[in-house]
Amino acid sequence: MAGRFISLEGGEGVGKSTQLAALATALEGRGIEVLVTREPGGSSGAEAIRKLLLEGEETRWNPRSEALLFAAARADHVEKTIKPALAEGKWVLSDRFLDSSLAYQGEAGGLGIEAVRDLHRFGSLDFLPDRTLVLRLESGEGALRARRRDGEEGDRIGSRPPRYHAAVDRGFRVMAEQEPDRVKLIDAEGNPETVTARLLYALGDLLP
Ligand SMILES: Nc1ncnc2c1ncn2[C@@H]1O[C@H](COP(=O)(O)OP(=O)(O)OP(=O)(O)O)[C@@H](O)[C@H]1O
Ligand SMILES: Cc1cn([C@H]2C[C@H](O)[C@@H](COP(=O)(O)O)O2)c(=O)[nH]c1=O
Repeated sequence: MAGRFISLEGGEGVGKSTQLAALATALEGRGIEVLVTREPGGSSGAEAIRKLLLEGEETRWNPRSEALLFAAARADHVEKTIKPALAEGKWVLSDRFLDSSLAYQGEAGGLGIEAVRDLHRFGSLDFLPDRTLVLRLESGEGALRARRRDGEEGDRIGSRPPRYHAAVDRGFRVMAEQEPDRVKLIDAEGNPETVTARLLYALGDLLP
């Protein structure tokens, strides 16, 4: 059976980790071998870069160095983790991938979506998911869920102001408009089981 690469995307606290676990269970129930991974991270080099990116002061990196670090982490993740698993016929489910960089660093960070896509063309030869599912909640709802989970302890990027996160959401919507076959917006309101059913529906044409 051919492997598939699926990324789960969205702003802070929209339920990506919860849904990744539920989706993995649902796919395994259909006899599919699944590898769950995340970004930034997913390989030992990329996990080291994750700490550099998410810990420390806001001023630790400027927007360009931040985008380069994400692209470098992704290149390692693709080569060491994602491609080998796909070659073994597994479905790879990633908690965030390229579209996070396009939305956060490209749209919200002001670098532009094309500039960030160019880094991906260089770093990962423009390797793309078979499907990208973007979980969406009404403005502020994800942040509320994240705050209930973490208190005030956001990471370097999560704790940016609401206008930054509104621009992130706009970036994801732009991606869905630009690549409607790959990128699907999914309503993340409702109980977790309902959201999982929406995700499975959006993968319907890829399922064996
Ligand atoms: N459908 C849901 N309804 C209500 N609460 C939910 C739902 N799904 C997840 N949650 C809760 O919301 C919080 C955030 O969920 P989760 O950690 O899955 O989001 P996330 O998108 O992975 O967050 P982050 O972007 O911070 O990594 C958790 O406390 C989780 O239990
Ligand atoms: C992949 C990727 C991530 N980010 C940001 C988004 C979040 O604020 C953090 C990751 O934290 P999570 O709890 O694991 O979701 O990093 C980004 O800005 N750009 C990216 O490419």
